[in-house]
Amino acid sequence: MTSAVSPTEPQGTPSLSDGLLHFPTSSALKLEPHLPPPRSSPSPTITMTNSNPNQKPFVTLTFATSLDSSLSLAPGVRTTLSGPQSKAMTHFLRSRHAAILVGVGTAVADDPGLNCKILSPLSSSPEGVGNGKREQHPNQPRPIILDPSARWEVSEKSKVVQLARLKQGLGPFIFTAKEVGEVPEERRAVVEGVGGKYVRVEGLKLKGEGKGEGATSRESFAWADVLRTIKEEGLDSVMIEGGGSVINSLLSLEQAGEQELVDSVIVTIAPTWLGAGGVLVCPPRAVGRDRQPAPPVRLRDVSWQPLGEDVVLCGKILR
Ligand SMILES: NC(=O)C1=CN([C@@H]2O[C@H](COP(=O)(O)OP(=O)(O)OC[C@H]3O[C@@H](n4cnc5c(N)ncnc54)[C@H](OP(=O)(O)O)[C@@H]3O)[C@@H](O)[C@H]2O)C=CC1
Ligand SMILES: Nc1nc(O)c(N)c(N[C@@H]2O[C@H](COP(=O)(O)O)[C@@H](O)[C@H]2O)n1
Repeated sequence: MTSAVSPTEPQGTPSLSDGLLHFPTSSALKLEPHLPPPRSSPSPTITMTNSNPNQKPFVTLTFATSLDSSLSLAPGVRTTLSGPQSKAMTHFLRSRHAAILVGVGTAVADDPGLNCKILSPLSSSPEGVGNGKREQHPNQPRPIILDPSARWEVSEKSKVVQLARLKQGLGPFIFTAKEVGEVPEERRAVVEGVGGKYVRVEGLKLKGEGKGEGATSRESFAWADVLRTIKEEGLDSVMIEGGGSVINSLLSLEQAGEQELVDSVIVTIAPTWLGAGGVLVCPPRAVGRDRQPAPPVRLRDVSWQPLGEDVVLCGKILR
């Protein structure tokens, strides 16, 4: 397939020999209106601000999807969708957020690293700037795992722990429910040994699924409570990466309050179909005033950017 990248738009070398990634300044500038303030800058000159800086962090919902709205081939199957350029973009986004959140389903399925592999801006890059040294970006995001019943068996072998030990990432914060009993001591020691911790979130709610026989009851946090907890931990921005259950619940109308939870949406669309059986981004449908099916959510202020063979869609939530 022909690359959609214009020959006049230098894409740089996305993956360098030491595994560090470069994201060209020209591409980064196009994302700027959709990002939280730069973490190192005390007085940012950006066009988008947190709509309520006191109660919640700036929230970016970002993920990679196939043409049939799949995040992965099947639950538990780690699936590469992003090409090299959009992978570099995701790691650039990680450098721009104080935290990165995934559900426990993703932690179990993927054993993700959740660090930022972008080359430090002080290093020399393919664009020819920098000090000649090749170093990892200093702004690492805090990994947050949404794990209400503390079922993630985190250990020294977990990638996020290994990266934190190597000082290539931060120790994870694991958000559990207050109602959960004590977490096994060995797991707590592993997490705290790399600067992470278990954080109790208030407000676990039993959420019925289905009606009548076979109906189940699952425990779930209201997103407003999760975001408040993130803010209370001193984290001003968070990128929510997935997986399906996290994204679908975040986009569901049930979660929408007076204040929109999500400030920015950045989606990588890969030119592939994954087929039936994948983990889908497909939030619950709404019902209109006329009682007819209605879309739960769409985007406004949309922009598109081709990156290699992928396309990156940015926008804001319109309810
Ligand atoms: N392409 C991409 O960009 C990405 C792809 N993925 C893929 O997604 C798949 C995983 O998705 P999925 O299986 O849906 O798992 P998730 O990562 O969405 O985790 C789901 C679990 O997180 C917990 N959770 C979610 N929402 C809440 C809430 N509001 N309150 C409390 N707990 C909550 C629940 O845990 P519990 O069950 O314990 O109650 C739930 O079962 C993997 O295959 C992964 O590869 C993941 C991220 C990005
Ligand atoms: N942006 C993006 N593109 C893909 O193709 C993906 N599969 C994902 N998945 C997300 O990234 C996590 C893995 O990343 P690292 O191990 O930290 O490199 C994975 O768990 C998903 O959250 N994302």
